[in-house]
Amino acid sequence: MAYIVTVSTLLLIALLSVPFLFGDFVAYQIGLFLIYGIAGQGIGFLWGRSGILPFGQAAFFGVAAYACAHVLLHVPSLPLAIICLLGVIAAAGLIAFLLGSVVFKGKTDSGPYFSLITLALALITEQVAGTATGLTGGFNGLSGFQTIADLNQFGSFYFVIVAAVLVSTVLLLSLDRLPAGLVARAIADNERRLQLFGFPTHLAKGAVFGLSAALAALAGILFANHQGIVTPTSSGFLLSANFVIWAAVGGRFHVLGPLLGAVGIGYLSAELRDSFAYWEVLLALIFILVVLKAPAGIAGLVQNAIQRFISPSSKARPPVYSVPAPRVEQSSEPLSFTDTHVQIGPVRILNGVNLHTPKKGIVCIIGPNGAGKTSLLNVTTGNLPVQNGELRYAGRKIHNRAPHEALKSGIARKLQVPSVFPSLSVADNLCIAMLAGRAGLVDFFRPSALDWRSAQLDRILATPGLPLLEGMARPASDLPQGHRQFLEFTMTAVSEPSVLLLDEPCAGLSPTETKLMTELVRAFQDSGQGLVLLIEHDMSIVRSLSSHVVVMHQGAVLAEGTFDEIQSNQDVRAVYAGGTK
Ligand SMILES: Nc1ncnc2c1ncn2[C@@H]1O[C@H](COP(=O)(O)OP(=O)(O)OP(=O)(O)O)[C@@H](O)[C@H]1O
Repeated sequence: MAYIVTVSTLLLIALLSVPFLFGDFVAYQIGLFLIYGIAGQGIGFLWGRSGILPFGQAAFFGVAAYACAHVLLHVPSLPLAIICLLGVIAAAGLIAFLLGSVVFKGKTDSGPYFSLITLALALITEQVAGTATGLTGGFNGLSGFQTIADLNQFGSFYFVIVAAVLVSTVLLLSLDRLPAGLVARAIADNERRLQLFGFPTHLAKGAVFGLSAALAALAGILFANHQGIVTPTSSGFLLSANFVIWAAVGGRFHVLGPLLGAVGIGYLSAELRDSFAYWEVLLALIFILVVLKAPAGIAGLVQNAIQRFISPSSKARPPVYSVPAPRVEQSSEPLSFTDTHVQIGPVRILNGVNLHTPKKGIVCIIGPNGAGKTSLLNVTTGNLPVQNGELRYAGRKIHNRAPHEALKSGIARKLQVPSVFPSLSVADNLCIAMLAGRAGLVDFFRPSALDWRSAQLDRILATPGLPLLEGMARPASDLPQGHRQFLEFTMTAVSEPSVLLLDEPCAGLSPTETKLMTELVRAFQDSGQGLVLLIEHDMSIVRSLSSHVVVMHQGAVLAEGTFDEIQSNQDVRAVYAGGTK
């Protein structure tokens, strides 16, 4: 909170002093770049937090500017005009949210498609703006309207712009410090992991896109007032590309970065345009230099320099134990695969799996490489589509659902290669896990949800030898492979599922760490929670943990039974030879 107040106060003082120090004309010029900066802040948030690069933000900017021109031309009542303009901002946010949710649905790798779709959006909008003369004034633009409340474009309107900059800055700085901001950052880090924690990431990405479009619309409305004319270029590709460049050069990872970029580059361009013929080349060179040498932009450089002198305060806040119970189905039913077939192109992955697991206990799935073990878990969590047959759990068909629905039905999963959020701290990784299955919509906007702790999380963290507590502030990318295994196990277990899927949790662990992991798995099962399905190649681990063993071969179940039964099974002996650590 103190950080937000300090940054906003400094920003406010700096912006308010401009007209007094440099006069009204400079304030008018800076005002335009601040307007662009607001649109850039939206792009910075979308691109810098969630890793989604939009190339058509000017479409929202331009359409909102035209809409504002019409409101100012046709709605004489000030309160009604303000309501209409707020409606324009809300509509832009809603349309972008819906568009984003549809584009991102079912895809975790849709970034490039999204960039191209938004690019097309800007091209179409510019084309329509140029041709729909009745509505837009065509290439001559739409003009002849007064600034809202008849404010002076060269005077008092500057303070409206400053107020808008302050609102967007405080909004984004606050979001950065809320669970919603944490989830936005986690999307860029590891969207698949987030889905397995029950987050419908297409909606989260749609929401961030909606926010950035709403900011672009706010900027467009200010632009129409500031310029007194709206032309097709205000909704086109060139302006969209400039927004991206300003966000990149200023720094997309900090809320103030795009403002710095827009004001700095915008002002530089205005100064150089008439005196230096190659000013565009110079700007392009600055852009290339920043992309190559300072990907976090000017704000990133400033932030690093400041952190050299003032280290960020890491005052630990007290944990909040009054957390909601996980909204995951508690059931003690078996998982039932009936003649389940999975095929991708010509590759038959699962070839008629028939498996009815016990209701409780630790079931180890073994089999040679490529037998279909991981694919069985992929089907269970909706990461692979089933063509024939079915998978039922708790009386319901659960195959072919979206991965984010698995946790709700009580199924949590640890992936084969330890999958955490590398750029987030260990503490933030655990925070995401505590939100998983527990947080309702409102909780994402409550700072206290960042401090949620459950008794089970405390119990796991207190396990002697668990190497997580001492490095809570470190980014998870700094953790060695073994520590990541423990982190991902802890994150998966704290959502308190009734089915825990563990894909080779002991891979890459030392013998001591392997012992610790098997203790954790056993403790999880002993704490009364249903079924653990564990893939393992090491027979000593299988012997020590399993109450039931399933052997897979060529995409089907070859045999199942107790460890001793499996060990003496001739079919198993023929295809499978296990090793020990
Ligand atoms: N999405 C996919 N597209 C094409 N082939 C796939 C896909 N997923 C799995 N396969 C293939 O299906 C077979 C089974 O893979 P799977 O990962 O389930 O095996 P596994 O038993 O877990 O092996 P390992 O022990 O090596 O992890 C392999 O031949 C694999 O290449």
